[in-house]
Amino acid sequence: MIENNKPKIAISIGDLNGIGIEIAFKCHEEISKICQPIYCINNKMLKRAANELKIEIPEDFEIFKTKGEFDLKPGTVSKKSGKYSFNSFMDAINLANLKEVDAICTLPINKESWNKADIKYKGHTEVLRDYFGKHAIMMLGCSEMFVALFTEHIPLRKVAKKINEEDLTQFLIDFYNNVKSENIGVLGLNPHASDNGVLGDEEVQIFKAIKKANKHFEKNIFKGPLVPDTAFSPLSRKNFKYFVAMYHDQGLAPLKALYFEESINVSLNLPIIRTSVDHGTAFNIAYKNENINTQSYINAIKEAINLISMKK
Ligand SMILES: NC(=O)c1ccc[n+]([C@@H]2O[C@H](COP(=O)([O-])OP(=O)(O)OC[C@H]3O[C@@H](n4cnc5c(N)ncnc54)[C@H](O)[C@@H]3O)[C@@H](O)[C@H]2O)c1
Ligand SMILES: N[C@H](C(=O)O)[C@H](O)COP(=O)(O)O
Repeated sequence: MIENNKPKIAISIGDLNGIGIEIAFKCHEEISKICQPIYCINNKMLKRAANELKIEIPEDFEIFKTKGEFDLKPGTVSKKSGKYSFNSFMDAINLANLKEVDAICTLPINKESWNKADIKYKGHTEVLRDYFGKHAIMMLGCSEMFVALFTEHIPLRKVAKKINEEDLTQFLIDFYNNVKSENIGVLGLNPHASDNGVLGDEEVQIFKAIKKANKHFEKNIFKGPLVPDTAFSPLSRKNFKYFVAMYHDQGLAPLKALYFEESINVSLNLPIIRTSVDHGTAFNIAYKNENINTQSYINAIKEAINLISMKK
């Protein structure tokens, strides 16, 4: 028998009322050339999704049977679908933790559906942080630029309170240790990075954290606080490939405006490898035979394989 040496990747199936399963079917043949995907979904749910999509299940579609069953309601927020997507993700994490797979790649979940299912987490990164007891870092991007988020899924009104020298210093140290870029732009929080205290004072904390982190490495790695409105200008992007944003939309709005199709999400600072698509469940186009972009998923799989090879 020929030994299959391709890396094994557990795919959490995401919210089955969304576009994830269609992406999984569409890309199966392509990704199977470079890895051995193991989809966390059981036969019954797989058949229901395939029937709804009028797609044949590929013969070599290997599954890990995530328990549960419910009626699909394409494009709908649902407690049952939220719970199933969470269970699929937990199965994928457990497979990685047991070293049954080399990495995991996640299809999108719906946060409202998780909330309906009483899941206390807002997203995958938070679950991973809790599961492994590590300061997981959420970074999204593509070969042109990457953005790491210092705060993630919290209301905007709470962001300013979260910015403090100690936590940001640790974040910067962890970030460097993972990406090893010698040049990282750190954004301010306020308009014009506060214009030296005229428009707020969080930049004092950011400045101190940058100084401390640079001192820690005895190198001038972190630059800033950068003025947020020009941090992503073409000229600034020539200077920096890696950015640290203070909050979700500060970093992800420019990234997705520029590179939504090709970008991916990578969880850093964890004992396992996890990559993801950068988009959500797109309920508005699910199961409608629309032109769904699969590049983010393909890139997420490729980056997982790249990270696996770097780990070896
Ligand atoms: N990786 C994840 O798990 C992840 C990532 C982002 C958002 N979400 C969640 O997904 C849900 C929906 O989020 P949203 O509506 O803000 O963003 P979304 O990314 O689902 O959709 C935004 C827009 O982009 C389009 N779109 C998204 N992916 C596409 C693709 N592959 N091809 C073509 N068009 C695509 C959608 O049709 C929609 O018009 C929310 O609950 C959100 O929190 C999950
Ligand atoms: N913040 C991410 C985005 O906007 O694409 C997304 O919500 C996914 O986050 P998790 O990987 O933590 O689920």
